[in-house]
Amino acid sequence: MKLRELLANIPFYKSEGNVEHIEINGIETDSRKVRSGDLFICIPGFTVDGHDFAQEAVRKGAVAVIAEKPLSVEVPVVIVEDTSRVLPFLAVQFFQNPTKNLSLIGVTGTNGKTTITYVLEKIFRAYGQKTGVIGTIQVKVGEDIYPAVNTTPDALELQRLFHHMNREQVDTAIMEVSSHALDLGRVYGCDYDIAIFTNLSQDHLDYHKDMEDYLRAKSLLFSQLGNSYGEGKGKFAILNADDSSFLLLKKSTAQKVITYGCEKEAQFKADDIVLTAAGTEFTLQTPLGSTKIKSKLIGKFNVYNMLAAAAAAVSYGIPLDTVKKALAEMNGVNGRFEVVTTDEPYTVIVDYAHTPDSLENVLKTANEFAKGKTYVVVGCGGDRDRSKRPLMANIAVTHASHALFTSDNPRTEDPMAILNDMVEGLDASHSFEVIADRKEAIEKAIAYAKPDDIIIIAGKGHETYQIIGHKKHHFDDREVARQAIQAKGK
Ligand SMILES: CC(=O)N[C@H]1[C@@H](OP(=O)(O)OP(=O)(O)OC[C@H]2O[C@@H](n3ccc(=O)[nH]c3=O)[C@H](O)[C@@H]2O)O[C@H](CO)[C@@H](O)[C@@H]1O[C@H](C)C(=O)N[C@@H](C)C(=O)N[C@H](CCC(=O)O)C(=O)O
Ligand SMILES: Nc1ncnc2c1ncn2[C@@H]1O[C@H](COP(=O)(O)OP(=O)(O)OP(=O)(O)O)[C@@H](O)[C@H]1O
Ligand SMILES: N[C@H](CCC[C@H](N)C(=O)O)C(=O)O
Ligand SMILES: [Mg+2]
Repeated sequence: MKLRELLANIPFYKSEGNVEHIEINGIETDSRKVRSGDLFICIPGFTVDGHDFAQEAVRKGAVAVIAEKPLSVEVPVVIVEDTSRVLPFLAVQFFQNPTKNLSLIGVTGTNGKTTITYVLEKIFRAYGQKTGVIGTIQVKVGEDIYPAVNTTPDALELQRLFHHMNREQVDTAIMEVSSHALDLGRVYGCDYDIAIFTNLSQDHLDYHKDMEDYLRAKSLLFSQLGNSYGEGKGKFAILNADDSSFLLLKKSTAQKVITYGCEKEAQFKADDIVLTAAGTEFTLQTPLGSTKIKSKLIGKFNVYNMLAAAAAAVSYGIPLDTVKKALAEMNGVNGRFEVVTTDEPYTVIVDYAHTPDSLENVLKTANEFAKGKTYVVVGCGGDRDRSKRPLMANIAVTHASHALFTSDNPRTEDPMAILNDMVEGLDASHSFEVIADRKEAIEKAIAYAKPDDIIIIAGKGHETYQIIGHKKHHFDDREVARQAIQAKGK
């Protein structure tokens, strides 16, 4: 593609050097990945400044550079005010506006995004479609799996992925949209057909100034949901009527609002909910009639996740019967309320709860079925929201018989400093202990287990690593738990 065609979308740029006849083979923002013929875009990051890598990019074959200031490199430099804002325009144009050829579903909210994307994958596949899924655990294009660095990739990676999905003839792409992504403009240029909101509770206050700022970021998905009416596919905002953010989000979109919930009035509602240790049953009320849902997903929070997915699928035009069948066949999601024990007299569950709200939900769910004691092994991530640490510890001691506080990706922080933040509000009246070594904490919890007890190992779910400093070390809660279960014997 000619660089000049790419630049046609960019207002008031200046160029140093002649860009008229430059042919671009690809776009790159990371000098380490540059190939001959690429256009290199310098992004000032949180850690380093991409401008400092322009020379390296040119050495590797970049034929032009987009920057925010003049640079002494041997290829033309196009100067724009804000390279991060220009990046999505260039990526969308270079990859030929790939989301126009896809049905695109975005899921945002504090908890439940990953779960809903996998429930939707199941339903859309049952409807006969080829799907793509982008999120925390991995990226999936049909049956092909790719690793994920972020829950929502940056604009360039994202458009590249959608382009790949176009080539693979994917019908519907289902993606998690994190608040970071919305705030940083990673999803500018994505033409969403359906936007889903799960819920809002505290997380990421290391990044967002306060809860209002966090919600404002989340609301961008709904204001981005197209402004034109009528042509082709309908556009829908699927909102949780029971969540306190409902009214603000409703005002954020010009599109049709579809509601779901269990308490307040909603178009997709769950009645007669029966929660058991084996799954969930409820009557799904919809504007098209009602049906009985049976699912292996456990806990009331998963009723919300299924309602959100069902509301999206039915609004899209998928028959209720297909939704019902897919929900019945859906197994759990990797690392979400995943039962590790087989026929032991006690139960060990690995779950990804890493926010106060999700931890409370998971412990309350366990307590509903526990005939014995409930133990929780939990930590808080380093270099992340510090204010959630005492809240999570307090929830742990309130809802579990005994808590074992441990490490969860300490990153560049001292594990003991994180643990001290967690337990600062607790005293001897609370039943807890601090064991910084996660393996030791899991082993100890399993050693405690008596028949009918439940052990929740929270925070890491599908993760197969422990991040210490900047390094990832192999660590899998399920592996460690299985070994401890085996060592304990029957
Ligand atoms: C705070 C944040 O969002 N950081 C993201 C950001 O990294 P950064 O700003 O530090 O980048 P940087 O290292 O300073 O690099 C700046 C530029 O220089 C370039 N560079 C750098 C080095 C080099 O040798 N050559 C080079 O060209 C880089 O490619 C980049 O273009 O850009 C990177 C590339 O897109 C992201 O991977 C990275 O996410 C990091 C890993 C991260 O931890 N992000 C978290 C906070 C996050 O985004 N989380 C959300 C939500 C998770 C949830 O659901 O709970 C998510 O969507 O994942
Ligand atoms: N609807 C929900 N409401 C509250 N908690 C939930 C809900 N769904 C799942 N959870 C809890 O939150 C944890 C994370 O769920 P999930 O991975 O689906 O959320 P997520 O929004 O993708 O999280 P992340 O922000 O890390 O990407 C689960 O392991 C469970 O404990
Ligand atoms: N995407 C989230 C996941 C947190 C998972 C937990 N294990 C942690 O490291 O805090 C984050 O990076 O904040
Ligand atoms: Mg997720």
